[in-house]
Amino acid sequence: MLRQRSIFYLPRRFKHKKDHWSVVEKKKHPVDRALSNFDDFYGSVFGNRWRGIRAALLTEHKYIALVNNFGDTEKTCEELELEGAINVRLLYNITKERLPNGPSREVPELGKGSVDTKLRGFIRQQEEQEIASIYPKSAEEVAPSLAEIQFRDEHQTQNIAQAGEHVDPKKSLTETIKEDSEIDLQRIVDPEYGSGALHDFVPANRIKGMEDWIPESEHYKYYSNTTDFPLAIEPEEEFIFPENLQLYSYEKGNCSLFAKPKKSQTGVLTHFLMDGASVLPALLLDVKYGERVLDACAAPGGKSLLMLQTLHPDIVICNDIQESRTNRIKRIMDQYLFDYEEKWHGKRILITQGDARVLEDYELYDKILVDVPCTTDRHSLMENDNNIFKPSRVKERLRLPEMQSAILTNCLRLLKPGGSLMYSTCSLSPIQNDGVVHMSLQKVFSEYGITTTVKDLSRQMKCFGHLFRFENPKNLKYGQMVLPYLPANFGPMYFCKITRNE
Ligand SMILES: C[S@@+](CC[C@H](N)C(=O)[O-])C[C@H]1O[C@@H](n2cnc3c(N)ncnc32)[C@H](O)[C@@H]1O
Repeated sequence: MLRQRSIFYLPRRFKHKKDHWSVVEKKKHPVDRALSNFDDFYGSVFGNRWRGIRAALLTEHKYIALVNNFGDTEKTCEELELEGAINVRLLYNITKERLPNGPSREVPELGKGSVDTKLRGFIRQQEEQEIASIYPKSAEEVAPSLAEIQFRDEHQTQNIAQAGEHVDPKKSLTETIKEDSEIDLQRIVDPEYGSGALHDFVPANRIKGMEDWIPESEHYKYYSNTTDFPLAIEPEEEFIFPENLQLYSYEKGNCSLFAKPKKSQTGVLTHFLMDGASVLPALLLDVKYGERVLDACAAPGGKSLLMLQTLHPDIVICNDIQESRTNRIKRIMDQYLFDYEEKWHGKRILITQGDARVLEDYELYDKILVDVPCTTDRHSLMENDNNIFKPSRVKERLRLPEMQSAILTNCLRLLKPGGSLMYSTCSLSPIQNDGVVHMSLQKVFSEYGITTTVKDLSRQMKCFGHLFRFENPKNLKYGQMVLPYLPANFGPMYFCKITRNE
C-alpha cells in the first residue's frame, strides 16, 4: 500500500521542479550574475575591503542636491540648511584653507554668520587624521615618479604574460577557479602586490558561469600596460570652486534624505538630486568663463546641468548616441533652465545625437567630459531590466573597454591643444578605469602623435575628504576613485583628468 502511494506521488514531485538544480541555475537573474562576477573580480582586487564596499553597493546610495540658479535659489538653500545639509563649496573652501602647504592666495570669502560658524565647528569635530589617513602624503609625493611608473609597467607586463599562459579553455572551470584563487591569494598576501594594487591587477582568464565563458586572450591588448609614449603626470594647479554653484550634502554617517524638487516661482524645479560622486568629474573638469564644452556621452544630462549651473561655459554641446536618451537631456534642461527654448536651446546648449567614437570636430573644444558607458556597478546590482550582465549582453560587456577606449581616444583628438578632458566611469573595474586611460594615451600618441599630461587631483580630493571616501591614490595609476562606503554611500566613480599638450 505504502509502495503504491509513493509511486503515485513520484511524478508529481518531479513536476514540481522548483528545487531542481538546473532550474535554479537558469533562474539566476542578471543582478545575481553581476554580484557573482563582482565577488569574484573585485574580491581579488580589493581584498578584505571588498566586504564593506559590497555592503554599501547593496544599500541605497546617497545624493547631493544641486540647487537651481533659475528659481527660488536662496529660499531652497535656506531650506536645505535648516534641514542640516552642508554647503559643499563652503566646506571645500574651509578645508582648503586649513590644509598644510595650502595655497598662498586668499580663499574666497565665506558665507555669513551661522552657516560659516556651523561649518567650522563641524570640521573641528571631524578627525583631521581621517583625511590624513586617506591621503597620507602631499600631491607631489603621491604623483609617481617616471622611474616608479617604469618599474610598475615592467612588473605588470610580466604579470600579463603570466596570465596569458594561464588561458587554457580545456581546463575545467573548477580547476581554473582554484588556480586563479591561488593567484589572487598570492596578490593579497604578497606585499609586492598589496590587496588594493589596482594597477597591478590582471583580469582572471575566466568569467563565472559557463554561458559567460569567453576566451579573453583577444582582449589582452586592452589591458596591455607597456608604456610606449611619453608619460607625464603632474599635480593639478589650484582649483577654485565656482562661486555660483550651490551643492548640498549631509555629512558622513548622516543618511537623511533630501526633499523632492518642487516647482519654483519661475516654473523650473528647485533642485536636482544626483549621486554625490557624479558631481566630482563635472566639477573638477573646471570649466572656465567663455569655454566651449563637449559632454560626449551626456544623457540623461545631470553632469551637463551641473556645468551649466556654474554659469561659466559659453556653450555646452550635449551629445549622446541614442535618440531616446537625447530626448531625456532635453526634458531635464526644459525642467531646470528658465525659458529653455528661447534663451538656451541652440544658443548656450546644443543637443546632438552622435557616436563619440567618430565625431569629427577636431581641436574644437576647451573642455570635454567623457562619462562613458560602463558596467554601472551599482545599477547592475539593483535592476534586472536592461542589465549589462544579462547573458545576451556578454559580448557587449566584454567589449566595453574597447568601446570606452575608442571614445576616449577620439575625444582627445577633439580637444584643442592645451584643453582638458575628464574621463569617468561608475565602475570599480581597473580595466575600465586606469586600463582604458593607459591604452588611449598610448593610442593617441602612436596613431596621431598627440602627447598628453595626466593631472593628479590628489590635492583637490583632500578638500573633499570630509564627505567622500576615496581610494588611496597609491592604488591607482592615473585617476581618482570614490569608493562606496556605508557612512558616505556615494559612487563608485572613477575619474581622470587629462590635458592635451600644446
Ligand atoms: C554613463 S551614461 C552618461 C551619464 C551622463 N553623463 C550624466 O551624468 O547624466 C553613458 C551614456 O553614453 C551613451 N553612449 C554609449 N555609447 C556612446 C557612444 N559611442 N557615443 C556617445 N554616447 C554613447 C549612452 O547612451 C549613455 O547615455
